[in-house]
Amino acid sequence: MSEDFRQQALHYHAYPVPGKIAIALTKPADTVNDLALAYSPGVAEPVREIAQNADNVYKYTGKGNMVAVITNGTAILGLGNLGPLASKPVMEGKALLFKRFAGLDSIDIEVKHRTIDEFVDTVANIADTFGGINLEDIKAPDCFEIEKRLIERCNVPVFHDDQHGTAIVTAAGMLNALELQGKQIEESVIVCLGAGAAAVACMELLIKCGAQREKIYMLDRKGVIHTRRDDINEYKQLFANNTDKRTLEDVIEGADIFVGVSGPDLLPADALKLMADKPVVFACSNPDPEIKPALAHAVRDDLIMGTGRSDYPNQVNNVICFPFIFRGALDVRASEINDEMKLAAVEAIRQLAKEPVPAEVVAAAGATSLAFGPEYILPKPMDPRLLPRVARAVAEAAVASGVAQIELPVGYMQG
Ligand SMILES: NC(=O)C1=CN([C@@H]2O[C@H](COP(=O)(O)OP(=O)(O)OC[C@H]3O[C@@H](n4cnc5c(N)ncnc54)[C@H](OP(=O)(O)O)[C@@H]3O)[C@@H](O)[C@H]2O)C=CC1
Ligand SMILES: CC(=O)C(=O)O
Ligand SMILES: [Mg+2]
Repeated sequence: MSEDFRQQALHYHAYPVPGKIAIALTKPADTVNDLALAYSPGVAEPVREIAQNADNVYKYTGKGNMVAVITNGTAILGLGNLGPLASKPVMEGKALLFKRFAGLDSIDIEVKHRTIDEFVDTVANIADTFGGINLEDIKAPDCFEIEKRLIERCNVPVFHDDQHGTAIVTAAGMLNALELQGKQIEESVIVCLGAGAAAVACMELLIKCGAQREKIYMLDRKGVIHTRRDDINEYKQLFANNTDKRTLEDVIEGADIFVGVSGPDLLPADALKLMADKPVVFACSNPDPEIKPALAHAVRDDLIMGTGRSDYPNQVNNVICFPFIFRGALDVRASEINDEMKLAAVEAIRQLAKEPVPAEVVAAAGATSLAFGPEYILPKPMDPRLLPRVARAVAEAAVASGVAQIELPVGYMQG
């Protein structure tokens, strides 16, 4: 990152007011009458209504349009465990994206805690305030237990974005990239560098899309995860490969796919050279990918490359999912975000990339043209069609799979 860009980023966050989000009022509050309605005595009426019937909270408060972005700051992007306070700009960023792309109000909550129990209790005890809970940047393996326990305890959908948002976008982009490369996911050999939240969820969803578990090689800091290792947790165990291969170089030779969800500059150019013809390389670590696109393209001219960043083609980033999946889930009051809803999101995102791109999206992307191909495998986050397409597909899947608590509103997200 250049010094000039660093200063621009700091200035953006500091001025004209510190931070990226604020609270806005939705009702007039100017006159005595307004205040009598908004506060005492008028506020007592919706209180009584909600006390009589909890569903009325959706009628009289902002709960149904509000998502909490909750973290403990243990895996902030690829920057590591820098604690809850340092994670606040990222969490405000997620809130900004919820509002900008899906009209959802969102507040960031950074939790200091000693034990997993303490974190789970904290979140479970405040969950009813919100329409949904977006967990963010919580390191593995804690994130898996935290999410599971919160899903059990909360009455609103709980979704760990780094797991499922990333997996949905990765799967959509991967299926499109493989189609362009003329490959089948069922036959593809996959190398996944990283064995944490994003890695485990991405690989599980790719398997649901047809990938073969035995063709996946997952690596952590100690190398390939294989069946003779006795130092791997139960989540890595699911990807223990019965192989004699031990290093990245061993497994990447002849591989069709590389998914990086680990850290910066961890894929050497010489390793990339070993991949099969027409590989797909998603270097998703933020802010710095596992290999820089310029280096990757210099080494091979037959690859399709994606990164997590906004400033390169093919942004493989959960921003293309989480605002829209929550919109659909909240609009039918889904009790959970299940596999049917996730797969519906994959398909809706994937298909949108194949349609002509509106001129205003091309302009906002700073491109001269965008059309389905090696440099455009996923829709741009600012594509206004993402909201109706993904939210509708997700809401319909929630209704069809029996987790919606209200029907799809008439004429919902047509267009
Ligand atoms: N583009 C996107 O949308 C997203 C990108 N990401 C990126 O993915 C990365 C991981 O995030 P997340 O899964 O949430 O974090 P976790 O902390 O849950 O997992 C990090 C994983 O990376 C592995 N890792 C770290 N350094 C190395 C290394 N030198 N060699 C091999 N493996 C390594 C860790 O290995 P070990 O288990 O041995 O500690 C661990 O398995 C981050 O860079 C993040 O920015 C995450 C979510 C979304
Ligand atoms: C994009 C994102 O959520 C991450 O890198 O952690
Ligand atoms: Mg994240």
